[in-house]
Amino acid sequence: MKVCVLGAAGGIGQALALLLKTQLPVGSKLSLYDIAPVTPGVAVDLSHIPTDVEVEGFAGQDPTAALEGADVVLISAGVARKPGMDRSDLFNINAGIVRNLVEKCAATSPKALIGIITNPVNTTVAIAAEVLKKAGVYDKNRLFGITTLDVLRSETFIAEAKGVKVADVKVNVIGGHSGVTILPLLSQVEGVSFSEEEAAAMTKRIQNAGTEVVEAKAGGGSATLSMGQAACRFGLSLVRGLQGESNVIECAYIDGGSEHAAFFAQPVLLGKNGVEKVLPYGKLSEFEVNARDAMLDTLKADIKLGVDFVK
Ligand SMILES: NC(=O)C1=CN([C@@H]2O[C@H](COP(=O)(O)OP(=O)(O)OC[C@H]3O[C@@H](n4cnc5c(N)ncnc54)[C@H](O)[C@@H]3O)[C@@H](O)[C@H]2O)C=CC1
Ligand SMILES: O=C([O-])CC(=O)C(=O)O
Repeated sequence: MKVCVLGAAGGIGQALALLLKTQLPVGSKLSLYDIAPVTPGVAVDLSHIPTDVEVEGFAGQDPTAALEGADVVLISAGVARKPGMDRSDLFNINAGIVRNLVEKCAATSPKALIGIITNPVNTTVAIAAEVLKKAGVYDKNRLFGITTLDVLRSETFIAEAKGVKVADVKVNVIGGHSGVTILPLLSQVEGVSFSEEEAAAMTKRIQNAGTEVVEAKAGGGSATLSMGQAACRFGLSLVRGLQGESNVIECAYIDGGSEHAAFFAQPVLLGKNGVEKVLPYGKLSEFEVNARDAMLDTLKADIKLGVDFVK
């Protein structure tokens, strides 16, 4: 199994690469690419960790060598937010970066499962889909926006607020990955209950958690370590699915035939071809129905921006 990280010298990329080096199955290959010249050095550094995962690093303008034979490609290349910015403010720079990198994926590793981390995810995933369509290699089951950090945050904050074990908290987060498009389904969490006020406050905290980190880092970037963990969890789930493990389920932002929007985050069963089955997200509370319906104009506009960028 070969996993490739594009943007591997960055804050997320290095954390993710470290976690993958220590957690990928024995015999895997980890391929790191970034425009930053330090990237081969990051690979050498990681290669001294005694695990049976081979690491290679590539720098420069062309990711082709890194992508050869990749089964999974995780993309975190691009710029991150500073205080006062919205994720959509990253569009001008990151749209072109994602387009160019996905063009290379289409040419070199067209069958790879692609996970997009680069923001604004609601839009960059639509860009990736259009690029793959143009190249004639689009398979909706192989493209994912990684929204796992919203799930991790929900698990953490709910456990803290309700005094339960974090390992026992399971929660689906649907919609997209910014502001009001992030919708944790708190009403479905087993063993805990939320009053209407508590649900509204917890939902807001989860929606604003990215900004919480951006402000705390005070100009030094956005979430990198928690995102490294989130992307590792998601990447390992993709690998487990590819290896034929059963019952591998994650929420992800996908082109899954949703009635709500062309791309929508919801639980999916992962398998040998990526998305094996799009799973229903279950019954919503009235608060959640209203929040879901209220997000759709924003989500659809975010998606349209991406489609128009490529067309
Ligand atoms: N999906 C999610 O939940 C989250 C997404 N993000 C997003 O992830 C992205 C990366 O964040 P960080 O790692 O903190 O940023 P960073 O600035 O630390 O790293 C980005 C890396 O991308 C590289 N890069 C830039 N252009 C490139 C290109 N054309 N090809 C290859 N590499 C290129 C840079 O050299 C740098 O090493 C941002 O867009 C951020 O908003 C951040 C947190 C959570
Ligand atoms: O907020 C940001 O800019 C980074 C991000 O997507 C997150 O932390 O969820």
